[in-house]
Amino acid sequence: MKKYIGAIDQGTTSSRFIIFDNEANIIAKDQLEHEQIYPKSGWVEHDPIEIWEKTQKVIIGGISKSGIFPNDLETVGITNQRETTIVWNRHTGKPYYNAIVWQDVRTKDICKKIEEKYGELINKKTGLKVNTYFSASKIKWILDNIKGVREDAEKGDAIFGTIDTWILWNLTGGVRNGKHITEPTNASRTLLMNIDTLEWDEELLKIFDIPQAMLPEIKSSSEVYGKCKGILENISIGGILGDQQSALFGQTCFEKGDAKNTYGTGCFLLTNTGENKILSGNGLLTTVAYKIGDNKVHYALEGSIAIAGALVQWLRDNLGIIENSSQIEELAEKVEDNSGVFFVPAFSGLFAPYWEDTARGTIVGMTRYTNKNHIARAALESTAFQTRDVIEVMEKETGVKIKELKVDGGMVVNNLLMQFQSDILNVPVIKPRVTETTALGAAYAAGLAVNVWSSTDELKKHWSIDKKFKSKMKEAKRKDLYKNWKKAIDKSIGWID
Ligand SMILES: Nc1ncnc2c1ncn2[C@@H]1O[C@H](COP(=O)(O)OP(=O)(O)O)[C@@H](O)[C@H]1O
Ligand SMILES: O=P(O)(O)OC[C@H](O)CO
Repeated sequence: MKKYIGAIDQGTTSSRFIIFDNEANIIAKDQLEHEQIYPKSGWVEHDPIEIWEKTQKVIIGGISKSGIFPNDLETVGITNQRETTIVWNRHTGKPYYNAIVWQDVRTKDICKKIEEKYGELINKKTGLKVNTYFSASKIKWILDNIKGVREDAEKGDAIFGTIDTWILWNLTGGVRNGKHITEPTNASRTLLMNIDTLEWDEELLKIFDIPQAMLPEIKSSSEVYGKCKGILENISIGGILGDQQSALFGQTCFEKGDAKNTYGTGCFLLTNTGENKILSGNGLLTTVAYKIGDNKVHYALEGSIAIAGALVQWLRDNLGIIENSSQIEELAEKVEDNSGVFFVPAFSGLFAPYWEDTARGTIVGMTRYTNKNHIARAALESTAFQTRDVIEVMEKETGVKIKELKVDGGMVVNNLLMQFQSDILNVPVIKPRVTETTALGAAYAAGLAVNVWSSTDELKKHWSIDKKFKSKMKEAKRKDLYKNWKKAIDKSIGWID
C-alpha cells in the first residue's frame, strides 16, 4: 500500500511543500517566493511572518494538488535555509526584528574582533570560521541593537531559532506551548554548538555574550519532536535537516567519501566523512551531516559558495538582461565561449575556499566585442569555476579524488551549466531522477522516525540517474580557462580595504 510523507523546504528565495510516496516519487508540490529585503548595502533580511504565512499556504496548496487528505500523511519533515536568525517573543509569537539572512554581512566588525582573539579556539570547537555567515554574530547584533531584547532573553521570554525552529514552534502550537527545538545540522551552523558533544558550549556563549535561556533544545535529526496543532492537525514532525545536509541525505550519500553539489541561491558541496570529523586547514567547513535517532553522528566537509543562482537573479532583477532564469541559457548558447570574459560574483566577499571579505563582484576581460551573451555565459561559468575551486581543496583534505559529481538544486535544469561543469572538472556530472533532493532528504529523515523506511540501506534503492554529462573539453582549453579564472579571482580580492 502507498504511504505519503510531506516535506517543508524553506529556502532562501522560496518555500515549498512536497508530498512524496514511499518509493520517493513526487506526488504533488507547491511553491511560493518571498520578499528579499535589502535595507542597506550588505544587509539581507526576510520577514519571519511572511515566511510562516507562505509555509502554511504551500502546505495547503500541496495537499490540495495531491488529492490526498492531510490525515493520509504518515509524517512531515522540515528542511531549511541554514544560519538565518530569528529572535521572537514566546508569549506573543512576534519577532523582535526581521530574520537576518545568512548572506548578511552587517556583523563583520563584531566577527573581526572575535576572530582575532578567539578564532583558533572557535574553529576547534565548532569546525567553522568566525564569519558573518553564521548565526552567533547575528544573534548578538539583535541583542545589542534592538531595545528590550537582552532583558527578555535573560528571562527566557525572547527566544532564538534558525528557520527550522521557527517553523516547528509555529506548527506545534506557537504561543500555545510550541516546541522550541532544533537538531545538530542546524545547530552546527550557529558557532555556538560544540561539534564533538553536540551541546551548546558555555565558553562560546560567553564569547558572543548570548544568554543560554534563549537557545532551543538540541534533539536528533530524525525523531518525532511533536504533533502539529492547527494546520496539519495531529500530524507528527519526524525529521529536521539543514537544507545542504538534507540534499546529501536525499542523494543517499551515506558512505564515507560520498559527495554532492547543490546549485541554488548559493552552491554547497558536501562530502560525508563518516563518524570522524576532518578539521580543514584550507577553507572548508566541518559540519554535522546528520544524526539519526540514537545512532552515531556523521560529519561532513563543506565547501560553501555564497553566490550561484543568485547571480542569475541579479542579471534578471538588477540588470534586466533576462526576464526569467531559464533565459540565461538561451543567451549563453548564442556564443561559442566567454570570449575571455570572467565574472567573479563576490557580492558579499568570497566564501570557500578563500573567505575574503575584501573581495567584491568583478567582471574582467571585456572588449568592444563583448555583448550580453558573453556576460550571461561568464555568469553561468562562474558557478562551475567556483565549484572547481572547492573540489581542488576537498580532494586535498579528504585524500579522495572525486570520480563523479552528484548534483541537484534549482540550477541543474541548465544543461549548458551542467555540461560546462563536467568540462571544467573533467569528471562526469550526474543528475538524479529526483532533483528535489533537499525536500526528499527531510522526507527520508521523517519517514525513518516513523518506520515508513527501516534503514538508510533501503533508501538507497530509490536513487537513480536521470542524466549524465561527460566532459567534451580538450585539456589545453580547460587549463587555460581555469588559469584565467584564478587571475580574475585575484583581481576581485582586496577591492574593499
Ligand atoms: N534555468 C536556470 N538556469 C540557471 N539558474 C536557474 C535556472 N532556474 C533557476 N535558476 C536559479 O536557481 C535558484 C533557485 O534554486 P533553488 O534550489 O530553488 O534555490 P533556493 O533553495 O536557494 O531558494 C535561483 O537562484 C535561480 O536563479
Ligand atoms: O536556500 P539555499 O538552498 O540557497 O541554501 C542556503 C544555505 O543553507 C545557506 O547556508
